[in-house]
Amino acid sequence: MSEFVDYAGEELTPAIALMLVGALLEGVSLMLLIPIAGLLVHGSSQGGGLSYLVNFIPLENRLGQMAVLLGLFAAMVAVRACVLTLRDRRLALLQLGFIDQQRSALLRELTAAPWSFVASLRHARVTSAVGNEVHMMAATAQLLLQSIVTISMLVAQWLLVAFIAPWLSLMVAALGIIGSICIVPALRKASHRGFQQVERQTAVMNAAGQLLAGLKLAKAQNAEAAFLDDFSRHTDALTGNQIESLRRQSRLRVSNASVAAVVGAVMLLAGMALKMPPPILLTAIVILARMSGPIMTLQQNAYHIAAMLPSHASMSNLRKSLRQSQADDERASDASTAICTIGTQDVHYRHADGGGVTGVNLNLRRGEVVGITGPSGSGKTTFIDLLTGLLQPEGGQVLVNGQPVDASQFRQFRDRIAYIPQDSYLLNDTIRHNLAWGRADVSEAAMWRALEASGASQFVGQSQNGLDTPVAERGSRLSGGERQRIAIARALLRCPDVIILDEATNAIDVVSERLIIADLVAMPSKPMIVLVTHRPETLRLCERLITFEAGQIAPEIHLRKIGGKATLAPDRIGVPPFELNR
Ligand SMILES: Nc1ncnc2c1ncn2[C@@H]1O[C@H](COP(=O)(O)OP(=O)(O)OP(=O)(O)O)[C@@H](O)[C@H]1O
Repeated sequence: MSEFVDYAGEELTPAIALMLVGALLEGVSLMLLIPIAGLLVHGSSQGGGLSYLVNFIPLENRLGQMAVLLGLFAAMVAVRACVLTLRDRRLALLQLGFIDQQRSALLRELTAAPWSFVASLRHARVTSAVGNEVHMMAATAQLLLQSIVTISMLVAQWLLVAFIAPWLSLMVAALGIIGSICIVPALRKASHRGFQQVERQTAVMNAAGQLLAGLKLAKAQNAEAAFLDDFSRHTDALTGNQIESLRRQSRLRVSNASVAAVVGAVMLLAGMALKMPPPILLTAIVILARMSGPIMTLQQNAYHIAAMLPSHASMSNLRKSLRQSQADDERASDASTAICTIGTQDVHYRHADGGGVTGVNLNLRRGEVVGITGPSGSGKTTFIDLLTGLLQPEGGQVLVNGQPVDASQFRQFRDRIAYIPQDSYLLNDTIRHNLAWGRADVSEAAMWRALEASGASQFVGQSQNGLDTPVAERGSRLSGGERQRIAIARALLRCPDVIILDEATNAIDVVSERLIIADLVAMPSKPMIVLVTHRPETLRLCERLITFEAGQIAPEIHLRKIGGKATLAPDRIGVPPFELNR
């Protein structure tokens, strides 16, 4: 609620004013019932409240007076309806804005968090927060506001009853307190189910994500049933929880309705026993009857809030941990600084399960073509993540231009590094949009030059819509090699000082790959090119070969150069050398 109030700021004042005006109009229209009931029962206005209003009506006959009072009552109801509509519209706008703000804040914090933290998050945890929890949070805030409105209405109505029938109002207050105490165990159970709901929703999201990611493979292996079983298990658990919650709510509604009927009867009898004048008793009963609806709404709201607060807790915890993890990155500068050398000094990093790199000492220079190889799991990607500042070393340091850099200083070099991973990420958009990702200043001529260098110009040129060809979700309309070429072209458009290809050409045939790398080497800016690969043909294109073994660097191989062009010693790679020219 406090987050909602912070968000709404001054916007909340008119909404609260409308709530109060609504409550006031409710009270006034109910007070009008006393002279109406007086005219109906006695033929004259008796019994206090607004009865004196009848004296101002310049009509003698009872029917005329009744018509004026009823007209006044109807006008009051209509004005109140307009006020309530305005109030609800304002509250709805605030709620939508709040959802938007919370979602944007979460995504901002997510993008600002260090990679090591983001990599440890379950994707379903984030999608559940963005998709479900943020809505639950906003709904909770709205229910709380609604409850405040309802309570203000109830207080207005109770004051009216207190004004016209003090004993009845005391009985109502006592019953209200008893009812609130009785509902506490139900709220505890609702909260418990709310926590289960958050876990089960996340599990369903996770299962849906896995199903989509693995459906092609599952179809190819007739394994769809296993996926469906897993998915159904999670959805059954979620649905079971929701059904149980609905069952409990309907039980609560039945008991509420029964209690309300008994309370109404007791009030009527008590009023008669207290010898209250019929117009007063009638009006008090009408007011009490009108109070029963909001009281039930209040109980239902309390139940829903108890069930939804765990979503809020889950979202808040996620945001809190994201904020804590980004403390260092926040101090980052946005200035871009050229990279001449990048290296590591006795760098050490261990992942949670023990894998990683130890004692890595390297210095890579701009203009070099460096090959990084080694068995699977030997630490190549971990090393690259350290080199690009995505991971922070637990020991030793990363040096850029000979100076140690920490997380807060790394950002200034990010624009100068192009990292292309094995699974080239493409947006579900056109080739043009993918090439210009995050930049507004890329010309069409530059795009074609980059496509030419990555060997993609031919297939893009032949597509019916050229640069405006959509690539579909994660580039699924393109082949693996085409996706990689687009990703390389996008990286080249950033004119980087360092280009890192982490198995990023493994879907491209060897001859084309050689041509692409030759183009990278021939770039006038002479970037540092780091090729992480298992392919001997690719390693032959490098000047230096760094081999990782169990997280450490094996003795480095420096390769000879032939006529200024890089080649590899054939005996170390197992394939004859060739020159890096086209
Ligand atoms: N996010 C992570 N959480 C936990 N352990 C990890 C994580 N990433 C990597 N590891 C572990 O660290 C070790 C090194 O992994 P890394 O990805 O650096 O190897 P690699 O040489 O790049 O392997 P490959 O050639 O198969 O890509 C492995 O044992 C791996 O299981």
